[in-house]
Parts: sequence; C-alpha cells; structure tokens
Amino acid sequence: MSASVAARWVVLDIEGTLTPTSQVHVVLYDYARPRLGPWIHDHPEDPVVRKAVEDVKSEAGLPAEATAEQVVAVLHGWMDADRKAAPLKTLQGLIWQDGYARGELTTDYFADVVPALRAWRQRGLVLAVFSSGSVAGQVASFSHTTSGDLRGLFAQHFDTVNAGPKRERGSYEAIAAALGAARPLQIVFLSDVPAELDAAAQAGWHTVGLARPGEPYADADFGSHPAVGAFDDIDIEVVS
Ligand SMILES: CSCCC(=O)C(=O)COP(=O)(O)O
Ligand SMILES: [Mg+2]
Repeated sequence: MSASVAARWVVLDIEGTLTPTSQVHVVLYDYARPRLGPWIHDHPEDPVVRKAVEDVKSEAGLPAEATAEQVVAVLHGWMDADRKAAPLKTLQGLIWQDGYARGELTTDYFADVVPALRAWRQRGLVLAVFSSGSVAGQVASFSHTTSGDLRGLFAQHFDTVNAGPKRERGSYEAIAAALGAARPLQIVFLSDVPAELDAAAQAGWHTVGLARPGEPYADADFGSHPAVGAFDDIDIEVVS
C-alpha cells in the first residue's frame, strides 16, 4: 500500500496516526483519571476550569448545583466510552500539560513518524495538527517526547474548539481558511479514522488513511481514500 499526493500543508491526526492508540487510552487517560477530581477541587477560580465544569453539567443534563463528585463521575464515564467531549478534553489537557512539565509524561511515536515529519519540514511542507485533544494538551505532548522537543515542527494546532468536530466538513473548511490555503487541494489530511477522512475529502482536501498493524483501524474499509501502513509509504510532492 502506498500513496502519492501533491500538497503544501500536511494536517495530522494524533491517536492512531502519530502515536499508538495505547499512548492516549492507557498512558494519558490513566494519568488524567485520578487527577480530574483533585484538579477541579484545586482550581476553583480558574475560569477555564469553571467553564469546563459548567459545560459538563449542561452536556450531561446535571443540575447547576451538582457536586464535583457527580461531575467527575460523568467525566470518568466519558473516558470509559472514549467520548471526546470538549470539556473533558479541556480538563485532560490541563492535567497533561502539568504532567509533561513535571517530567512525569513522555510521548512515544510510531518509529516512522519523526523521521518523516522532519523530512517533510525540510522539503518545505508546512505541518499542522488536528486532534480531539485540546491545543494545550497537544502542544504539551510535543514538548517532551522520546525524540526531544518537537514543538517547532508544527505551524498550527487545531482541536474541536477552534475548528469543530472531526467528522464534520465545516471543521476542515475552517482549518483551510485559518491556514490561508487558496485551494483545499493544497492540503492533505492523515488520519486512521475513515469518517474523519470522509469529512476532509468533502471539504476538498487530499486524504491518506493510516491502517497501522495492530491498531483499531488496521482492517478498516478506507473506501476511496488511499491507505498506507506507515508514513514511509506516503510520497508528497510539494506544491506552492
Ligand atoms: C495530548 S493530545 C491527546 C490526544 C487526545 O486526547 C485524543 O483524544 C486523540 O484524539 P485524535 O483526534 O488525535 O484521534
Ligand atoms: Mg486518530
């Protein structure tokens, strides 16, 4: 399996594309789970935390006077179901940011990822990230990796707050506008989730599916999207 596209921007999903799914579902979720309650308790005046807690209550149908314990129970349920709700992602992002700063978290990527990202940057491609993980969490996760600090590789970061849901065409149109792309075909989106690739293609982007061995979408039907097992199999011609 290989893919050839022409692009100026490469927009990257994280989970299942850059990192094994276990890096998010095991390492990061296990780190966040016991810290959600204490974080809410310890940051009562932080406007970001307050808004996230209000949004959890409203999204979960809890009354305004619901306790922190009720809110945490909802957050744990969302994590168990891997529901990528924005207020959960905001709170996780703050906790991960703290964990990376403390040196308690380090991101590990698939072996093909960092060499390919560096080569693409060197050839003049512009890299951006679109993940359900909050922008704060994304940036922190690139700051402490087994390959060092990779933050400089990425020009822009997008999440479900500043762009929108990953399975909706409008989110990709918003990202194209933010990147300043004159034509959507100047952008290629790399993801392991076919529904995300469908939305990007509806917005006129090039797409490449990642069917990585052992990952949840290894045997998925990628339909008309070209699919590869690793970044080594993607050939990107740089266009201006
Ligand atoms: C530190 S970023 C963590 C990524 C994350 O929380 C997540 O849910 C991954 O979602 P993606 O959209 O990248 O598949
Ligand atoms: Mg993914």
